[in-house]
Amino acid sequence: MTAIVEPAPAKINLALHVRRRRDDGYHELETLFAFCRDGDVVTVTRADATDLTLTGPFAGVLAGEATDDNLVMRAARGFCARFGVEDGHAITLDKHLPVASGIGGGSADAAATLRALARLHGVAIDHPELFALAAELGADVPACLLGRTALGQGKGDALQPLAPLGDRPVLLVNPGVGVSTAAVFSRWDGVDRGGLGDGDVWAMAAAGRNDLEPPARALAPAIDQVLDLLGRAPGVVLSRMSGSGATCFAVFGSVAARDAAARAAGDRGWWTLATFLT
Ligand SMILES: C[C@](O)(CO)[C@H](O)COP(=O)(O)OP(=O)(O)OC[C@H]1O[C@@H](n2ccc(N)nc2=O)[C@H](O)[C@@H]1O
Ligand SMILES: Nc1ncnc2c1ncn2[C@@H]1O[C@H](COP(=O)(O)OP(=O)(O)OP(=O)(O)O)[C@@H](O)[C@H]1O
Repeated sequence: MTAIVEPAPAKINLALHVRRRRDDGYHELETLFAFCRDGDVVTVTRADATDLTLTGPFAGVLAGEATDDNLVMRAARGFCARFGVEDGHAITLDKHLPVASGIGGGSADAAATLRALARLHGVAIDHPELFALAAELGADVPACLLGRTALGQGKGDALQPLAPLGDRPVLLVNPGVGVSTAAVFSRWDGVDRGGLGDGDVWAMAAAGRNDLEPPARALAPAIDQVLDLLGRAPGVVLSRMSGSGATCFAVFGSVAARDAAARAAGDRGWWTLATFLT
């Protein structure tokens, strides 16, 4: 049987502006999505029954939760129902990204599962129904399905592709605290501080903000220490919290500067991923 191996790269929000709370509890956003070279990996093979095997450094965190609730399984069930494919896939999730950490781990896994199943069953990767299904699985899943730099509006699922970022050194740092996305949004102060400005993606990012930083910092004060370390790191071009936290990122002018900051963060006992923005 052919095994389809699909990368599930980490997502970051270079900027995240919250504009308005909607009646359905979701929030209208303007955000700049970017993707890293590294992340989780999903492998799918046709099989008699559907099952999920968890491997990798963060497998243990998800092993405590019901397999059927895993976003990978939800994506696989949704795909089979939507495209009339008979159930039966052996899926492996190699989990390298911390869970509930603002870098879209679960969303990236769901999107990679959809891409793998689309390849396996001859569904076009840009099929509108695939994007509709992604949006049902989570606000970040369509962006992860697209998997390239994009402007996100609405819930984050109305996407406009932007130019690639060309392998910029980036460091992700997580202080080891999980933060619930719903809890962070519910603590947003309701003040619209305006949308993204003009210019290219770097100009928009530099002039932008993450409006979820204050509520996330209130829930997880360790974020302050991470942002402090990244903000002072030699050679840093832009540093900020991603998504609903607690992971923060820093873009660097050189690999050497990025790696020096990674060592400093590692010395504090924090999780780090030294990678590139694609
Ligand atoms: C913070 C971001 O990661 C930024 O990219 C996303 O907006 C969150 O995306 P996600 O984790 O895929 O979100 P979902 O799983 O759809 O929603 C989780 C919870 O986040 C809140 N949520 C999410 C997206 C959004 N535009 N407004 C919201 O208020 C809702 O309370 C929702 O119940
Ligand atoms: N494959 C998966 N990987 C991670 N979390 C999963 C997965 N499947 C289900 N979950 C559940 O989803 C919750 C949120 O996970 P996720 O890692 O996607 O959040 P996040 O990193 O905050 O993402 P985002 O940036 O989209 O807000 C977890 O607490 C976990 O219970």
